[in-house]
Amino acid sequence: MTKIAKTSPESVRTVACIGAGVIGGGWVAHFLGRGYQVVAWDPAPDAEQKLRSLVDSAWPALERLGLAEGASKDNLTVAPTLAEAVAGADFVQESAPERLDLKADLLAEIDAALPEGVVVGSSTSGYSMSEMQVKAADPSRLVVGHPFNPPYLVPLVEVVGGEKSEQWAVDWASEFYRLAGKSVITMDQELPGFIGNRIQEAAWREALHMVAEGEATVAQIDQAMTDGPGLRWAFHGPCTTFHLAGGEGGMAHMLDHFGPSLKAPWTRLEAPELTTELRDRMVEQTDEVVDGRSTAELIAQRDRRMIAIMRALEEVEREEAAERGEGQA
Ligand SMILES: NC(=O)C1=CN([C@@H]2O[C@H](COP(=O)(O)OP(=O)(O)OC[C@H]3O[C@@H](n4cnc5c(N)ncnc54)[C@H](O)[C@@H]3O)[C@@H](O)[C@H]2O)C=CC1
Ligand SMILES: C[N+](C)(C)CC(=O)CC(=O)[O-]
Repeated sequence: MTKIAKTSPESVRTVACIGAGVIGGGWVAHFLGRGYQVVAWDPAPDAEQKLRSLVDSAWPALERLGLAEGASKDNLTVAPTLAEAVAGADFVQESAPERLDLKADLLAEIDAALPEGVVVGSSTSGYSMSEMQVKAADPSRLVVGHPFNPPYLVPLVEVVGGEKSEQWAVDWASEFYRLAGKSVITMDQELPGFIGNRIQEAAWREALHMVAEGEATVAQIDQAMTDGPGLRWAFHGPCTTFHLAGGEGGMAHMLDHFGPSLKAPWTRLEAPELTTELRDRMVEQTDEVVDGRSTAELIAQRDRRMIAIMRALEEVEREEAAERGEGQA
């Protein structure tokens, strides 16, 4: 039976954050900065003190980004019990430790204490909601809302339901996160690691291969990313970046030119077969992303944005050096 949401995403006033560590605390800071009332709960004895100090340290960044009207650290309440934390919530963000048994029990407990029609988003990094919602009496309102660290700065949230989630809950959560200032990807199907983690875990696996084999150091790997592809990925992503690697021939030329190197020993991962279908799909989807922008236009955009990021990083490094009393950097 399709349930009715207790409130519209636009009318949300109070968000409950369950689990207040690195990610739960980051969510608390984000929601406070966007002007919501936040009620947090975490079973650790020192949780409140740690949470308030995380919010204090995040606040200057939130002020620089621009606080929503009415945003205040005073809008945070730490509840003594889970049931009290969720009783008046219009939305719940679960950020407990990444253990399947714990998540399944906790989501069932949240569901049992929560008013009908209130959606719950889980911060899980990789479990599917189908695995986690098995113990809940009403699994229809449980969805994944996977953030990136820190949630008060990195915009992306990946939203996906499980087998027993209902579409209204997925749509409701997607709209709520969007209104709360996030960049939302609503996924049509469950995928281990979602999209962002699947991509970065591939890079991570290669980094670990190289360190394990003594082929590269951690410093070299980090430098290779921050001074190389990482700069471009901040605005073009890996597909548009490689579209430009094909010059005027774009993605089609790049795949025809460099496709065979997928079989070269550059990676310890199994490379997919570069079938005609895969080639054509890549070209077609890249064309959609490029959306008619010319190579010259994309290059100009790439160069301006890359310089902007480099200047911004330099400015921050100068500020940090000055704060350390090192004068002109
Ligand atoms: N650390 C990261 O970079 C990211 C983590 N995540 C996800 O966020 C979730 C939380 O991870 P972190 O914040 O990194 O872990 P964390 O260890 O920093 O925080 C977990 C918090 O949950 C509390 N907790 C323990 N048992 C609990 C229970 N039964 N109910 C409620 N809270 C409980 C702990 O006291 C702790 O404060 C995980 O699902 C993780 O996969 C998602 C994106 C990034
Ligand atoms: C390390 N991690 C798998 C928990 C990372 C994430 O899930 C997302 C992120 O912040 O990179």
